[in-house]
Amino acid sequence: MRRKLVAAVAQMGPVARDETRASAVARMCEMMRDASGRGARVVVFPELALTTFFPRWFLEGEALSAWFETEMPGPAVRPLFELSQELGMGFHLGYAERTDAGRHFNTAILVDGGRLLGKYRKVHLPGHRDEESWRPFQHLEKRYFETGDLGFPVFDALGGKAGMCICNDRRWPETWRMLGLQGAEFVMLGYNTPAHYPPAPEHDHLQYFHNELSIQAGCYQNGVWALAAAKAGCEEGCDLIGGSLIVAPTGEIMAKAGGVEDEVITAEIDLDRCAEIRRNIFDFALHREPQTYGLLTALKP
Ligand SMILES: CSCC[C@@H](NC(N)=O)C(=O)O
Repeated sequence: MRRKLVAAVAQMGPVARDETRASAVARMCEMMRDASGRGARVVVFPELALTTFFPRWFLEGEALSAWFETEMPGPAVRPLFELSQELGMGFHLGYAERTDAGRHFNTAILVDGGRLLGKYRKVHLPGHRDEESWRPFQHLEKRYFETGDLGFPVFDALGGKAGMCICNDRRWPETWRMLGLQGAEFVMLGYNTPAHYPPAPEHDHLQYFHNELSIQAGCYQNGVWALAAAKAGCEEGCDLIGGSLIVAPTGEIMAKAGGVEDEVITAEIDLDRCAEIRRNIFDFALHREPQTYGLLTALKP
């Protein structure tokens, strides 16, 4: 019997700076119910879904620490876990994590039936460390987060093998290959991608294209499904792209969000389709030549 399930991606419209976590969670609960009503077994929410994308501002002290979660779930997020248990549904959620030891990560978790199954901490942190006042908005992920220290773990979940990555990670072939090599069958990811990229504005018109190009290539070259959720729309004056996607292991787009508001998309995903790619053109055991790839892991080329 083939391993099929309906998967949902819940794109979110903007989260305002003064919107409470409780309000964002209420929006997510509504979309989880919607997804469940359409037969979905899992729903993917965006990167830093509980709050506005705060790395766009230079912040210090309490003004910065207020954006981080110190427990998961805290009181505001608990309704999401309870609904997951009630509906027998899985979800992927991105948030800013502060550990007990005071370390900071851009994190995503996978929860099923109200139970935490897995955690990932973003590896590829884009942007810059110091304030760059010439920018219309900052991108201070390099200042606010440490490089993820969990590698690219793969989890047994939903009858298959699940991987996660976060936003900028999706642009790096190494992310997908690390997950593919471990047999991931579906990759969940969220993103906050500004339509305007201040260092190279000549690429602004390519933002949607590069999103699709990266995800479709990652899926095809590794024989995995992708469930990709945007936080979209005009958030505190910064336009974020939408275009949330469900992509098949062949690289084909199976569902795509049309707007930049809260929107649920679904598709039936057949995990056994990964083998169409992995037993053929990308049969890793047969065709990879890792003895020639040393440069990929050398610290300096
Ligand atoms: C400033 S780099 C471009 C924006 C980046 N966003 C995130 N959140 O990683 C992305 O890769 O989409």
